[in-house]
Amino acid sequence: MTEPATRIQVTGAQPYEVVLGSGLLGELPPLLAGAQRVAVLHPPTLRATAEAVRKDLNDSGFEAHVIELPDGEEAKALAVAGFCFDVLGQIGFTRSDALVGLGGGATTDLAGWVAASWLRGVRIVQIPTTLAGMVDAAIGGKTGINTERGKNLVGAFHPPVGVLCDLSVLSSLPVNDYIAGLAEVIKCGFIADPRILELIEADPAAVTVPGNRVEGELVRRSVAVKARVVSEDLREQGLREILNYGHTLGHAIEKAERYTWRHGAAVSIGLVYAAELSRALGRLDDTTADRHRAILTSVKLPVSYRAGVFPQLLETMKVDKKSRGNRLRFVLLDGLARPITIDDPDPALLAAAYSEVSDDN
Ligand SMILES: NC(=O)c1ccc[n+]([C@@H]2O[C@H](COP(=O)([O-])OP(=O)(O)OC[C@H]3O[C@@H](n4cnc5c(N)ncnc54)[C@H](O)[C@@H]3O)[C@@H](O)[C@H]2O)c1
Ligand SMILES: O=C(O)C(=O)C[C@@H](O)[C@H](O)[C@H](O)COP(=O)(O)O
Ligand SMILES: [Zn+2]
Repeated sequence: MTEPATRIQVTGAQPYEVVLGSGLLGELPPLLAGAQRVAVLHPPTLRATAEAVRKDLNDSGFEAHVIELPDGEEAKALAVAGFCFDVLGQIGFTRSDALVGLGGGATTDLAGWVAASWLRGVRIVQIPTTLAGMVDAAIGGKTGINTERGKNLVGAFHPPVGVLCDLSVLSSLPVNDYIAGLAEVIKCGFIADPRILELIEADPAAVTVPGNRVEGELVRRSVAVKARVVSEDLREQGLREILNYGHTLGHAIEKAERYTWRHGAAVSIGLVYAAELSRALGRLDDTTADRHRAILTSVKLPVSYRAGVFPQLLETMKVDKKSRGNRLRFVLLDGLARPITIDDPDPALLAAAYSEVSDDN
C-alpha cells in the first residue's frame, strides 16, 4: 500500500501546496483545470518521462506538448527562453493555458521565467526531479536565467500553482547531483533547522545514497523551512535573504567556472566562507563554524577553492542581488540557526575569510 502524500502549504497572496509522495501524476490535471493547452518543459534526460506526462495529459483531455531544453545550466539562457517563446507562439498558447516544469533546478528556473514572461504571466506547475529542485528551486517562485555578467541576473518572482515531488524519481539521479542537492539541505540546517544536521551527522555516508532511510525526513524538513520563509517574504524584502546563505561566494565561483560546476558544490564552499566570515566578525562560535567544514566534507562536498582569485570573485560578488549601491551584503550566522545580514563588511575580513577556504591552506 502506498503511503499518503505529505502536503506542505505555502501561504501568502498566491497560496499553493508542495506535495511529497509517489505516483503523483493524478494531482496534475486539477492544477491545470481550465487550460486547453499544456506545455511540458524538460531536459533531454527526462524525455521519456515528459512523453509519458504528455500522453497522460492528452488522455485527460488537454492538448499537451513537450518542449525539450538543453541540459542543466545551459537551459538558463536568453536564447533558450526565446526558443520557448517561439514554440508557445506557434502553439497559440493563451493566458488560460499552462506550463509544467519537469526537471532539476535549472529546468524549473527557466520554465518558471518563461511562465512569468509569456503574455506577462501564465500558470506553471513545477515537478522537480532532483534533490535541489525538490527542497529549494521549485518552491518560492524565484525564476530566472544567467547572463554573461553573472548568475540569475535576469528573472522574476512568479509562484507556481503547485509543486509535485515524487521522491522515487531520485533513484535515477547521478550521485554527484544528489550530493549537490545536500548542500541546500545542509544550508537549511544551519539557518533554521539544526535537526537536519543531526540526521546527516548520524550517518553521512548513508545520506549520500538516493532512497536512504532519512531522505523523506530531510526533504520534508527542508521544504518546511523554504515554505515558511517564502510564505512570509515572497519578494525578498527581508527574511527571504536567509535562503541565500552561502550563495554570495557560491555564485561568484559558478561564474568563474563558467557554470560548469554544480550549483551545490559552489554553494558548499560559499557556506564555509560565510561561516568563516561570521567567525572573523566575532559572531559565530568555533564549534558551529567548524561544523560547516566537517559536515560538508562528510558528504563529499568541496570546501576549498583556488588561491589567488579572490579579487576576481570579489568583483563578481559586487553585482550579487543583495548588494545595495556600492555596499556588499552578506547573510551570516550569529549562532546556530540565527541568520543575520551584514552590510559592507571590512574588506580585510573578507579577504581573511577567503584565505580560510583557499586551497593553498
Ligand atoms: N530558484 C531557486 O530558488 C533555486 C534554488 C536552488 C537552486 N536553484 C538553481 O537550480 C540549479 C541547480 O539545480 P539542480 O541541482 O537540480 O541541477 P540541474 O537542474 O542542472 O540537474 C542536474 C542534472 O540532473 C539531471 N536530472 C534531473 N532529474 C533527473 C533524474 N530524476 N534522473 C536522472 N537525471 C536527472 C539533469 O538533466 C541534469 O543533468 C541551479 O541553476 C541553481 O541556481 C534555484
Ligand atoms: O529562494 C531563495 O531565495 C534562494 O536564495 C534559494 C537559493 O538556494 C537559490 O540558489 C536562488 O536561486 C538564489 O537566488 P539569487 O537571488 O541569489 O539568484
Ligand atoms: Zn541555491
